[in-house]
Amino acid sequence: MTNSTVDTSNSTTLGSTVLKIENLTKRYGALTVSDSINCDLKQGEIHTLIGPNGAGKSTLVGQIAGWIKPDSGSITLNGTDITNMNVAKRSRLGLGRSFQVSCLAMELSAQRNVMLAVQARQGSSYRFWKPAASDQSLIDEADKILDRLHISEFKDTLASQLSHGKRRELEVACALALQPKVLLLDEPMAGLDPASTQGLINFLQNLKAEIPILLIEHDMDAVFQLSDRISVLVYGKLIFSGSPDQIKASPEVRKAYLGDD
Ligand SMILES: Nc1ncnc2c1ncn2[C@@H]1O[C@H](COP(=O)(O)OP(=O)(O)OP(=O)(O)O)[C@@H](O)[C@H]1O
Repeated sequence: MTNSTVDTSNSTTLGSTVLKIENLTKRYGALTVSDSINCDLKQGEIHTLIGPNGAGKSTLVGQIAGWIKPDSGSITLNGTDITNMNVAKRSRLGLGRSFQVSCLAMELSAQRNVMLAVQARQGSSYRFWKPAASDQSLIDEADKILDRLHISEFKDTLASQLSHGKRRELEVACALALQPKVLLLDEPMAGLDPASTQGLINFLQNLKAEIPILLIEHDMDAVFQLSDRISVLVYGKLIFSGSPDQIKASPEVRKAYLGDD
């Protein structure tokens, strides 16, 4: 398949479509960074975008998240056209994310960071007269999420004092605190040691039944372990989409990305 219309008919049986990207195009001057991209995310799956540096993965996810405006095409979340919505509105509709650039409050503890995210989700319904630090329901929910990610022991550690890897896990915890319907994860394994990587892989494998995940990841062992579908982006075009086995067997993908040896 040499154009950017992707055949997903061979993938494992998946649920309904939650996120749909149609003919998405983005140019920077003469450079087409997203070239009429069609892809989707279905309930229950992890769909991973791979591609060489500069292929346009982050730009595509930026358009889905809402901070990069596409030139044309559309993005639909659970049937709602979100193409022209701002980041906050998309987030309220259930688009959760964790990105390469940290959004953590570095001067606050891990627990307080997650509490802030829970509070943000609660929005105007939050009981604003009660100081957040003493709100037991916020503390309990934050602790539960930290526990799920196996980082409870770091709950009192300032984000600035966490290792890079633990910070990545905390970012995922903050994303989960928003109770998203879809999760966009940009290189969550970056900087993790092997044990933490395997821990996060196990966690995401369990999470996907609850929250489908669109993942960008360079760690190919993690990609092959985790993904139900993999789409390959090269020079802004989706050149192939399929199961891990189909990706491994594709001469086109091996030539363009995986290497032929
Ligand atoms: N604001 C911008 N203005 C001009 N060119 C840009 C801009 N943002 C990204 N690009 C270019 O778009 C292309 C795609 O970049 P992008 O960061 O999306 O790639 P990527 O696949 O995520 O790369 P990496 O794996 O290195 O993160 C690159 O050539 C990059 O230089």
